Amino acid sequence: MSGEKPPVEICKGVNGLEKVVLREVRGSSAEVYLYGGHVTSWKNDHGEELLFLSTKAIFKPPKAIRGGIPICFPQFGSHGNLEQHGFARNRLWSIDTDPPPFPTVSSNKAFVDLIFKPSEDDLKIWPHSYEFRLRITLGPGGDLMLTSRIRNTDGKPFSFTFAYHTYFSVSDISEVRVEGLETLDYLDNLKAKERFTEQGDAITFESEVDKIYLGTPSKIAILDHEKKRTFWYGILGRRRPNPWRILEMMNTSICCVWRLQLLRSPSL
Ligand SMILES: O=P(O)(O)OC[C@H]1O[C@@H](O)[C@H](O)[C@@H](O)[C@@H]1O
Repeated sequence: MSGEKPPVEICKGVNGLEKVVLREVRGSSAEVYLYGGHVTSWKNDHGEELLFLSTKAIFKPPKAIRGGIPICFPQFGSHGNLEQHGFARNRLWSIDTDPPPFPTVSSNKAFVDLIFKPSEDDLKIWPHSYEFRLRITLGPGGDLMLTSRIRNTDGKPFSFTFAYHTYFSVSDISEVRVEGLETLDYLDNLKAKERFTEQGDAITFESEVDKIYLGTPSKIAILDHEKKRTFWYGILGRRRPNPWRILEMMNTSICCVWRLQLLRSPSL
């Protein structure tokens, strides 16, 4: 249809930084900055923003963008010698014009392939050769899917930690419940990473919470009572990276796919 916006558009965002806008026919959209390979916006078909982005977010390299979905690589948190959450979130990624084929054929049009390769300076602080490919897809139902494919390029194995550090937009935090983490062990960042066990109830928030759950399930639900909205946050496929588990790479590539799905819950 003439006048219809394209499913993928490359344009300038804040401070002239390049961004890719993905649009689905029913009206949902997502925005991805090449700086950090960072998703900064994900809107449903009513145009409502689903991700939190700080009003203080500085879109200025070398600072990482605060909010959205930062990519933490090759280190999650402070679990290593690198800067907090690694350096991939404050490097300029490129559009990957020749991604290797995906095992599953998808008819989605609203996707973009990005690639990050270490520079000479990056190799000095983390001496491993690799390519990090990231596909970001906006599905027909407005769900957002991130697929990361990391491959060593010199045949030498290395270890890394990784996370999609997703910031969901919620109404009042006291109205939010997280299901799927009950009974798990966690490290409490507010108590010098001491290990505790959840006592079996859905997670609710009365004060600051900063925990790393161990052995997490492949799917959790974030229920926002006030907005009558549920996010399903989960991983597809066989591999289940856990932020805490060190993934070993041997002459091969590792792939993980996370899906963020929004469900309206009339029963709430
Ligand atoms: O401030 P940063 O580096 O973006 O990290 C954000 C948060 O990342 C989390 O993983 C940490 O547990 C928090 O302590 C931290 O505040």
